Amino acid sequence: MTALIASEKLTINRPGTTEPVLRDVDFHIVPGEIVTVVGPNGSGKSSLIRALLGHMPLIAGRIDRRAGLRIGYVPQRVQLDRSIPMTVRRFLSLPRWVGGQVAALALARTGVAGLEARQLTELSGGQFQRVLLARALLHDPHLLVLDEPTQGLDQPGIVAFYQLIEEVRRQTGAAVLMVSHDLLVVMGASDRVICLNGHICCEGTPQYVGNAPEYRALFGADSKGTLALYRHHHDHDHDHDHDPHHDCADHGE
Ligand SMILES: Nc1ncnc2c1ncn2[C@@H]1O[C@H](COP(=O)(O)OP(=O)(O)OP(=O)(O)O)[C@@H](O)[C@H]1O
Repeated sequence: MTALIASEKLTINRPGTTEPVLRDVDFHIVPGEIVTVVGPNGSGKSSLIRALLGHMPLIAGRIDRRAGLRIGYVPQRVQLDRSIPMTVRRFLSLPRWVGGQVAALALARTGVAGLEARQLTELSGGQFQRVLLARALLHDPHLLVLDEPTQGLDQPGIVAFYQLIEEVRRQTGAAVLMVSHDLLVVMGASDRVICLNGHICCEGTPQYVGNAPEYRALFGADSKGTLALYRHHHDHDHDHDHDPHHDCADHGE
């Protein structure tokens, strides 16, 4: 299947330096796929996202986007002064106005129907994340890009959010590219996991990465048991499990 977005030998530097933050990254995501990027702090996850979105200069390599690709993006930090009075409805119409029905449908999709008149300051963290997701869905994206979308949520909130992501994928057919620290939960909800540490350490199905020595060296051996537990309770589509795409020639740093 043709990739929505792909990189080849992508290399980028830390802003303002000649030091590479990512090197030789080959990446792709196809329609309807859920791909999660995991990695320690500072491993270049957000930089990869920003580069794929065209927000960072490339030092080497290339990025190809499918013509006409629509992306819905939820950044890691939303520059928003929550003390400024603003309703959900108005927030959804920034920077581009959207009609009431479109806004209502997006809020319904993300499980926060009817919140239009609420002030942003009145929302819980979980509701705010769902409003951000609704905003990213407004223009019918082929690809949703979510940079640590569950920051600040409690464990049940995190699990519920990832279930919602799978539901949105099912309803809209959008592919989802996520960065996450919630390794164990998100891994169960992903078709493919990419473990990053300045380069791709390993990649493949959640089971494959959970067992990979590169992943376990970065995140500890405990992770496997908890991952198995999660999958036991949330068993779903295993079609991809027999076709792992992986590249573990490199070892984590
Ligand atoms: N605007 C910036 N100016 C200077 N250095 C930056 C900037 N943004 C990122 N970096 C550096 O680039 C490296 C990779 O950062 P990046 O945010 O991509 O990592 P990350 O894996 O997303 O980290 P985290 O898990 O902490 O969010 C880090 O060492 C960071 O300090």
